[in-house]
Amino acid sequence: MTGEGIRIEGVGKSYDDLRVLEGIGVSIKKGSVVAFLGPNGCGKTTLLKIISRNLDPDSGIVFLDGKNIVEMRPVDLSKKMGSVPQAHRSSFPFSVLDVVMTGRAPYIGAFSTPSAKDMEISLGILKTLGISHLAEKSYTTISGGERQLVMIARALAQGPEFLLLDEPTTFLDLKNQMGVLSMVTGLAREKGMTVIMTLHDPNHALMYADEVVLMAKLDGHKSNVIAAGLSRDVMTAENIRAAYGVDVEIIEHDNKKVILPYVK
Ligand SMILES: Nc1ncnc2c1ncn2[C@@H]1O[C@H](COP(=O)(O)OP(=O)(O)OP(=O)(O)O)[C@@H](O)[C@H]1O
Repeated sequence: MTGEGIRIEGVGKSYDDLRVLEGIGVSIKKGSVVAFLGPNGCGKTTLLKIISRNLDPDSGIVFLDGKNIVEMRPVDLSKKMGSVPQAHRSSFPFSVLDVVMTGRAPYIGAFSTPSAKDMEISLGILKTLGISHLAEKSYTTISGGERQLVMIARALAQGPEFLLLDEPTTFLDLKNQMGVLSMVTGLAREKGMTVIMTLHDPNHALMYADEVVLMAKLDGHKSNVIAAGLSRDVMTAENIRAAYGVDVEIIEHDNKKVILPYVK
């Protein structure tokens, strides 16, 4: 199979008796920023875990640049794809710099130690994210928001072409939310990195994502995907009602759509 980017075909997944994903077919163009949006429990994280091969689907295939991810060597997959999980805790007292350096593992031989270049790359990323001052701190003692930034730094240290972020704005203050979202969109524009992130704020999706995959719980739907495509086109009041069962009002500001909760 050829084709650049990510192609998801016919993915389905159950946890025991609970059918979570059905009939997921989505294509993600290389270099685009894509948001997975939808209500709690609709399967966004499950889908992200399937794309990063942290979880195998019951059916369907994920292609990365035309290759079935199941057939890729784990080390090759981790050079191509960095993944940032939701809320991350660790009881190991590693320094922040050591945690970020683990992102270099795919490039370091099993019996080797990180090189000066690995160190330089890791320090550079800490600087980009504005957290150089945390380098020597223990990962266990930093705040939730700081941990989130460190896990993003770790994924970037992998030098990935594809970056998967599960709720990257959780725990972040307003400035860091905007900082992280503009940084990842900047990386997509400058380096052609493909970014997939799960989000809860529909305005973040409108502002920062090129495309949105709007999902709903299966309940009677044949597939979780309510609509997929350009953010502006997908984020309509009708689609939002179908996904979340709520009414919103959409206004235009500076030629951009803004979603307001509708209060009757
Ligand atoms: N390991 C698991 N075992 C059993 N059920 C699970 C497991 N992981 C997730 N689920 C269930 O699968 C459904 C989808 O979960 P998932 O975390 O993918 O949703 P989500 O859209 O990311 O939700 P949220 O927005 O709340 O993070 C939920 O009903 C959840 O309870």
